Amino acid sequence: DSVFANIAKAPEDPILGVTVAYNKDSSPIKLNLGVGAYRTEEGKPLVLNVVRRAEQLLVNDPSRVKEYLPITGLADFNKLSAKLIFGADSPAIQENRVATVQCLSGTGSLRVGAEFLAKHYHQNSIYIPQPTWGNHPKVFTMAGLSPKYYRYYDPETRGLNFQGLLEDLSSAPSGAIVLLHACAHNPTGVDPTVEQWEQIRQLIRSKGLLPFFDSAYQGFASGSLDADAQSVRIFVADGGECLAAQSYAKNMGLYGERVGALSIVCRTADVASRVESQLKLVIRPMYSNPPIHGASIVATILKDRDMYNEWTIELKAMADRIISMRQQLFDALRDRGTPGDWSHIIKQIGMFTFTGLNTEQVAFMTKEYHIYMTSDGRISMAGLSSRTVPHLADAIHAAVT
Ligand SMILES: Cc1ncc(COP(=O)(O)O)c(CN[C@](O)(C(=O)O)[C@@H](O)C(=O)O)c1O
Repeated sequence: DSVFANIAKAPEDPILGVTVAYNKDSSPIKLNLGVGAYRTEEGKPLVLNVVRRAEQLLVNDPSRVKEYLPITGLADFNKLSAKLIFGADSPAIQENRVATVQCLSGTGSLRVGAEFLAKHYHQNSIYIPQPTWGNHPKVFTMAGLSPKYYRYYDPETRGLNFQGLLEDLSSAPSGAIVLLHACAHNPTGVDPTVEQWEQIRQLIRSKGLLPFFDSAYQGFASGSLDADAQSVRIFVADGGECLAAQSYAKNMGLYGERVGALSIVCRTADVASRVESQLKLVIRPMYSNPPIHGASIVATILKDRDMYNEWTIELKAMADRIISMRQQLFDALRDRGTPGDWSHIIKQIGMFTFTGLNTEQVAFMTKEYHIYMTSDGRISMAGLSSRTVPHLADAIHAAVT
């Protein structure tokens, strides 16, 4: 018999498993509001026009080869990615204090950063928000860090539990790592205000905590790439150190290309170059070097003024469509007289609405209305269209009455 005979059947992933269940459902009215993947008004995946243009340029470029990239990835891509998140005028970039490596999208950037910290940083506690993206604790645990939680979401107000956040970070051991969602917190859609970010920054710096930003939605929350990077930039502006994981899955629609970057902002250029040399020792035995195609698309777009501007227009259109889905769902529930206060639907930002529906109500909506969403009550607004909002509103109405 098999040497793997004693292996147990693993459960499906809480987020990606929703798509597995959705694909199995033959109902013509099924709706996938699980994974954070953008859909157009017609309910189709979107390849940005500027991405198609960049790919055409690449395909027609005779000088393009399929050679290995360096372990750190495509140099152009790394420089341009650092500029995108830290700002073209960032002093950290001018002073060569940023080590950036191309990684496998956001997940890969988080994992490489975590493995690096587990190996080289003196603390292995990483404080993550409660709740957070379901994959965060698994990525950090697998890398050898030990996740702890800090209070973040207040179910009563459906807003930020700012006092709880400050208390938990104040009582964290000095030097602990703190994971921060740069914008569009997943799953709650609740972000600190600019003033609250400044208070968080002061606390983190005064306690010598190490900030690790996860930026998976830059430009997707507000439609502005700069606005959505402000949280990161106030930390870099104070001259302190931080890590930042970037993903181009959502804001450039490059989901399956697995394009991302990890940047570590250091105190000096000398430290940054030593940090980069150690990052290479983490990456080489993991996947050796990253894929060339997606990073070439991003670099082509970011280095050309016209293509960059075209990208920002398409990005804003995606963000605006999601915002209009919020308003339409809110209006549809109001028109139905659905019991409860649903204003959080239009207050929250980014791809997701944390509805507050419980697991039983979610199960009911899946069974009776073929609505597929995560069991924590999160819905991806990007999966909605004007045509399907009434169906979701009917399901929510039925679930709460
Ligand atoms: C906060 C956060 N960080 C990192 C990632 C990783 O993204 P990638 O590796 O593809 O760049 C996601 C994606 N999370 C999802 O949008 C989601 O929560 O549905 C989905 O893509 C996922 O993989 O779960 C995320 O929400």
